[in-house]
Amino acid sequence: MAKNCDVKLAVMGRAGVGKSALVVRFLTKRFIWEYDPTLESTYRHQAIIDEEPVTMEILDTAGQTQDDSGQREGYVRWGDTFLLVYDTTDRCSFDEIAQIKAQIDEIKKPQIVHTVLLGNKIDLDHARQVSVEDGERLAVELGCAFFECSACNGDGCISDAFYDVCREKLRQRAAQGKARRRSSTTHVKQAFNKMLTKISS
Ligand SMILES: Nc1nc2c(ncn2[C@@H]2O[C@H](COP(=O)(O)OP(=O)(O)OP(=O)(O)O)[C@@H](O)[C@H]2O)c(=O)[nH]1
Repeated sequence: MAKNCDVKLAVMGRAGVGKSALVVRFLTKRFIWEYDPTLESTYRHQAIIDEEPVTMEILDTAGQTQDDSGQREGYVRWGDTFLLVYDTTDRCSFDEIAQIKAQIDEIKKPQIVHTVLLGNKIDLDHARQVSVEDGERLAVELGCAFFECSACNGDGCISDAFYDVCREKLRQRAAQGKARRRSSTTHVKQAFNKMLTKISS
């Protein structure tokens, strides 16, 4: 079996968008109505993604406001993939996403960072403030995948969103592994050619 791959996934977004509810729904398939506002919690989850064993470390971050950018910086340094969550009934939470993504890119550059955009609380359709099209447009701007869901009733693609962001990381590792193998094969070939040249001269 392939070597286990560790992925550190940070779930980011404004306070109250449903980060804890989503993590709990993903891990337990249940919904709990009230949580203490998160300080921060980390979970480990073993998964098989595209036949690869993966250990996901999931950080349920404390909801950030624009004034908490120092705290957010710590989360960004910790994570290597990011789930960017907004509440489809809270326009401000959606408007903050671009700023969070910009901060991630700034801190992680020149690395290419894998993110997924996730709109939560679609069960509250009567209170919707962010349309599906708005979400799709932002995802195109940010260059990431987009999902909508409800942690409350389990509608939408919660597991897909969590796995998708890890899948990208796996692809990147596989590509790096291939590049390393190619470069060591090249070294062996070069050494062999050198030897042949010496013998024949
Ligand atoms: N109707 C509905 N309510 C939700 C959903 N997800 C979360 N909630 C509710 O929204 C509130 C906030 O959810 P949390 O999971 O604590 O949100 P959070 O983003 O972790 O908040 P912080 O820990 O403060 O950052 C709670 O009352 C949840 O019950 C959802 O999909 N639908």
